[in-house]
Parts: sequence; C-alpha cells; structure tokens
Amino acid sequence: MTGEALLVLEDGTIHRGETFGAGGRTLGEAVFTTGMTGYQETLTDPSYHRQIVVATAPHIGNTGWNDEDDESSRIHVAGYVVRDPARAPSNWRSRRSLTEELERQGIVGVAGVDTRAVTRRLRESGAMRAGLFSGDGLGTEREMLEAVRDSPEMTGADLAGQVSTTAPYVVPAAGERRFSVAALDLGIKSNTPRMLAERGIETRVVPSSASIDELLEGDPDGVFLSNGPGDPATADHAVALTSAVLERGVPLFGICFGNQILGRALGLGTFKLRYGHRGINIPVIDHTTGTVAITSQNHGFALAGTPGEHVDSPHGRVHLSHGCPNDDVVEGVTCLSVPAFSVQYHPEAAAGPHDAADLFDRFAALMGGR
Ligand SMILES: NC(=O)CC[C@H](N)C(=O)O
Repeated sequence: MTGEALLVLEDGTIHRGETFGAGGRTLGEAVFTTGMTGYQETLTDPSYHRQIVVATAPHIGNTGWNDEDDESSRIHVAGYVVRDPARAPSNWRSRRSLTEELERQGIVGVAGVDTRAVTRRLRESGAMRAGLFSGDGLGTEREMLEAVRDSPEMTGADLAGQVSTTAPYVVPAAGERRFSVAALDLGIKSNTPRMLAERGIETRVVPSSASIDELLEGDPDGVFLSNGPGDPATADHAVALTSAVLERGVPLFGICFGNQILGRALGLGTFKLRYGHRGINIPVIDHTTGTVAITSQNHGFALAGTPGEHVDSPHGRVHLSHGCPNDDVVEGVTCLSVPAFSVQYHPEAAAGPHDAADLFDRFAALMGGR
C-alpha cells in the first residue's frame, strides 16, 4: 500500500511519512533499536509485542525476508518506523521484500520519517505511547492523539500469556541427549532451544500458565525462564514458579524477562528504564571475571540494584554479577546458595554477536553438577 502515513507520539509530536507495509492504524509503545542488521529477527521476537519499533539504522530491508530467520511464527511488533526502505533487496536467501512481508502479515509501518529526530525525542523524554495512522477515515490529528493517549501503558502490562504457547512441545537434542530442560515460555525465541539442542539438551517448552507439576513433569535436569514482553512486575505466577523451582534445587537459567523473574523471586525490585536497551552492540561487564562482552539486548525494564554488589535473598546470597557500563544497570544475577543464574541480555543472539554463547555451556555445567 502507498500513501501518506503519520507517526503520532503521546507528547503531541507528529511525523509525516509514507505507508510502509500494511496501511491502517496501530497503537503501541514507541521504542528505538540501534541494530544495524537483523530486522527479521527483531520483528519476529515476541518480546516486542505491543511495541512500535523505530530503527535508528537509516536503510532497512536490504537483505529482504527469508524462510529461515524468524524467531517465532509471526511478526510481533505493533508497528515499524524506518527512514529509507531498500528499493531492491538482494540476498541469496531472500524470498520476498520486507515491505511485502509486512503487508502479508498486516503490520502497519511508516517510512520516510526522520528516525534520528524520533530517537532523540525518545531518548530525552523516554519511551512513550504512539500510533501509526494511514489510509482513509482515520479522523483528525486531535482524534489520533486522543487514541494514543487512551491506549494502555507498558507499565503494568501483563503480556507474556498473549504470546506463550498454549500446549507444551519438545525440541529434541541434536545428537546424543545429555540433559532435559523445561522452558517456561514467556515469549521464547526459536534460537534458544536451538542453542540448547546444539549442547545435547532437549527442551520441553511449556505454557506460561503451567502449574509447578506441569513445569517439572518428567523430572527435567534444569528449568529455563525465557525472554518475553510486558512489565515484569505483573509476572506473579512466573515468580511463584521460580521460587518453587529454587526451593527444589533444580538448576535454573533465565534470559531477559527471565532475569527479571529470577530477580523478583530473590526479592529484588524492578523498574522501567527511560528508553531501554535495544541493540546488538551493548557492553556488559561480568563482575566475577572482569571480562566485557558485547551483547544483544532488548529490554525496557531492569532489576534494581548496583552491579557487583552482593545481597541477601530468601534463597541465600546473591551476586549482582553483571552490569552495563553505559548506565550501571544490572545485567545479570548469580545465586551463591542455589544453582541459578540469569542475564538481562541475549546469549542466543539472533540478531547479534555471539560473545555470550558460553552461558548455555555454563547452564549445562550447572546441570552436570559442576
Ligand atoms: N526481551 C525481553 O525479555 C524483555 C523483558 C521485558 N519485557 C522488558 O522490556 O524489560
């Protein structure tokens, strides 16, 4: 579809561009990501549910859309804002253009917007509610702004249940099976069970609503808490499951939303960052080893605390083991009395660097009793 399209921010800022992908209307939280590559993985990451993603990279769509890189069964972003879409995508794996795929899946986008100006606004004023509008009969600008201001905030949003699987499924280990893991699906990305499988780990992915008995059915060697959308302060059920797993001493590993859930089970608070961390080159210091990894990230909330510190929890001493040197946000926790750890970033990458892939080996070592 072609024609004029508007990006309307909650603070009243309006940017005019052209329709990109499907036309129509969509509402969500406007956030920016600085990843120069990996838009297919970003758009299909369930953690972006109800978010309108603004790409800071000015030229998007160069490698088209392929049949291999989806991180879930569909595009999850509420909308997509880009500066300059590729006119001639080119890649040996490409099956169609990004524009065609957005249209096929009914995802509303806007192109031709000064995404640097939008990013500066979001960086200064914080992530905010927004709407994309195109086509006929969408009303006046005042009505559009009202629709944006009437839409729900991300703070207080309980969204994991909306993207979780409804029935359990198993992703087998590649080669010989060394361990079995129950993964609580809060919005899991496909590359996580794949990374586990490569290490001889079979993953049973279970719905976010599972009871503790359903989660631990078959007596898994470990439990995994996935990434996912929404405000971690609402995830009470997942926090209760995590506490029960820690009490039983089953090895546990969490990523992103999973880090926030483990943190909450350890008594830590969560808070909303002004504009979040979204990109594929974000540094993280591991305070146990002193090493720095360049990581893939996508989070708008974080655990309260100071990286490097130790705190007491209902499950023993906890090391706030990882932090982001850009702003001193906690990026991981390590339990010292129970076999559990988690990180706020994405060792499964997709998109992003592979610096942190060894965390899956650390999980395997934990299950092996080392
Ligand atoms: N990728 C994720 O798991 C995001 C976690 C959470 N929804 C946040 O924005 O902080």
